[in-house]
Amino acid sequence: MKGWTKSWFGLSKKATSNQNSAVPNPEYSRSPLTAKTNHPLDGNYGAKKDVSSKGAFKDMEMSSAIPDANEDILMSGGPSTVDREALNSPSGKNSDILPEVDHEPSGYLKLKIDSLKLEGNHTDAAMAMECTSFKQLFLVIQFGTSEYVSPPLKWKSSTRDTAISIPSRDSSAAASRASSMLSNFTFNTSTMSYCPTSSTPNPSAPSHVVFDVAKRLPVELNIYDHSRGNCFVGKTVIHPCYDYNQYEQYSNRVEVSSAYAQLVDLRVQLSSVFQPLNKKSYGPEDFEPLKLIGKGTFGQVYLVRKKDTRRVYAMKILSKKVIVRRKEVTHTIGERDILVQTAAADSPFIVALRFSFQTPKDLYLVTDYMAGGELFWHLQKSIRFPEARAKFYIAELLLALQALHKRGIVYRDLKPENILLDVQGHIALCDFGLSKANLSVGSTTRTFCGTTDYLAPEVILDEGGYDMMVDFWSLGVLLYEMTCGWSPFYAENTQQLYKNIVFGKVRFPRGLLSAEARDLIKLLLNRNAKNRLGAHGDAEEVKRHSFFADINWEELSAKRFSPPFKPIVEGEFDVSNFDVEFTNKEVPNDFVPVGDMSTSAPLSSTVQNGFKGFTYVDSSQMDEAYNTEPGSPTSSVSSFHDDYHNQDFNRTNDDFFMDHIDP
Ligand SMILES: Nc1ncnc2c1ncn2[C@@H]1O[C@H](COP(=O)(O)OP(=O)(O)OP(=O)(O)O)[C@@H](O)[C@H]1O
Repeated sequence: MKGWTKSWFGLSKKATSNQNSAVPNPEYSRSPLTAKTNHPLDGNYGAKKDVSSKGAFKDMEMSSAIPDANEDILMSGGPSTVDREALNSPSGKNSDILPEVDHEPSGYLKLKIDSLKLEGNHTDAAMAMECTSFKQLFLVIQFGTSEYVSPPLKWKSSTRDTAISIPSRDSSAAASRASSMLSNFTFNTSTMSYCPTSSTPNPSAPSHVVFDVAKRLPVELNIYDHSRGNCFVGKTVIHPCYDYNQYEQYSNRVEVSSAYAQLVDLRVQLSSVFQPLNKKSYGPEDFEPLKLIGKGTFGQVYLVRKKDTRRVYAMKILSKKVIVRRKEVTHTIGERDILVQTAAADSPFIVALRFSFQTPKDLYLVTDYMAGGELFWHLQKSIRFPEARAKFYIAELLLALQALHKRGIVYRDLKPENILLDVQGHIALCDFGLSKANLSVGSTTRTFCGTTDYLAPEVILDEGGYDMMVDFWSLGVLLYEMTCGWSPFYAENTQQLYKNIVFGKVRFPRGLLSAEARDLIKLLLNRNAKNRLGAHGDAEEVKRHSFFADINWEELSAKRFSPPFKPIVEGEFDVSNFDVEFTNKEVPNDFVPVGDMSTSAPLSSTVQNGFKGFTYVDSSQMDEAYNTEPGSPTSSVSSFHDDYHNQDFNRTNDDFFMDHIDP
């Protein structure tokens, strides 16, 4: 059908420039598989008034020094070996998050994997063959949303430290020899060989992992087989002992996946110790830049390594000058505040803020690094996802939105660029720059913001304000985009896009979507927000839709659903899922040391004061003020409003959907 042959055009990210201009750029740049510059439209543009922040800036505090991360984990006091199989079983009663003590780092957890041991009687030749491929096993150790990807583990015999070489499959005699050899083999991580690749800027990886601990969480160990396309082998969960300086050893049976069930009987042996922190505050000099991974409106995002624990993080650096010039002080402080609140929301599907601090020039937000990259990146490559894969992402997103809405936060900028994947393929929402906190149920807001393709009609129309339902509208757009490969409202220019959103027809390609998926999209893309799915019960109502009939929400929220796709991530410094446009750029050896805020500031002390509240700010006053400013994006859609009000609007929601078009 005419106009729908450019199926992936909907995924081209448009340069809807907000470069200090109130008027969205009418011309999209259309380079579908390359560009990614769909800047959000933000109601702040053109605003004359800035709202100064409340409250005082407070660095995340640490409370003691961390010994060198390479220091041996073994502590005096003697180990107590505990078989915590029952306690630590992923399906066991005790597998949920332990009572939280504090939201700020209170210590660090050192973990040392002593061995991955193959047990049982390996008399079967096929089993022996399988086991040899385990030369390429690696671990993904997950602490909250912080992940450590180990280098491949090295086989080690209990008697000889040697890699095993097994002859071809059809040699049964050799296979049985191998079988007997394997009966007592372990992977010994203390001798694991670390192979630096081009994506590993610094090859000196520690032989154990240290996590910065704010909440006393369980640790999940996932085992993958690199030789079989990073196939999931199994996992186990440990609940580390959080008594200071208490050394513990664990011996856990790995819950293996069905593909490996008859072949292996794996046990992981590890030790842990939790130690207090002395350090009071952090600054950029505590982090080593490794790679540039992204650029946003106000600055860059780097992959960094924290010097003391050697943990990798994503560090977003926001230039104060640019923020002030673009009158975004309040929003920026709001982003930090929302990240703090979401950290407390305990959603595994929201990127976790670890540290925030500022220098005279910049603001810094340090979050867990999501090595799988943006969902946008993967969608571009696949053009569209199979429905089951789209369902998985939409279901996890729904849980993320539920956690936000419960805390009175409307996200407002749901789009594939803001959805990141972790190493295992679970989603994590990032970028809370446009989110709004403290929106109670039933109340509305009026700021004109979001990203054009995903704007709900009530945001464009600006009639009675809008509420959390805008997020469900965007979710509907996203589901359509993931399953069909283009945007439901795709248009050549902004004015036409707005028209399509407010009264255009949504066309479903023939035979691509199930009846349930179509129905869910229709219900989410209901122009009347009061009748939109979610209006009566928020995410719970959406979760009950038949599209999600096969989702066990409890399992999903505990991340026990195996993701349908695992991004390729080789080692903890891997940035191959990010655009080479960024990752190929030179990075500084170090971030500049922090200067004295009062003397070396390039901005006046009054302006600096505005950043004192790099903490919570109630931005409700801002919405009203900015909406009425001349030249704001709200006024930029006035010509569209004129058009819109001349249209026949006495149609039902069903009139907006057409079931059959050719893909
Ligand atoms: N925790 C993270 N892990 C991995 N990548 C990240 C992380 N945070 C940000 N990024 C990368 O950096 C990009 C820009 O980050 P972010 O969207 O937060 O910046 P922004 O300045 O708000 O961007 P924009 O102006 O487009 O809204 C992301 O799209 C993502 O590719």
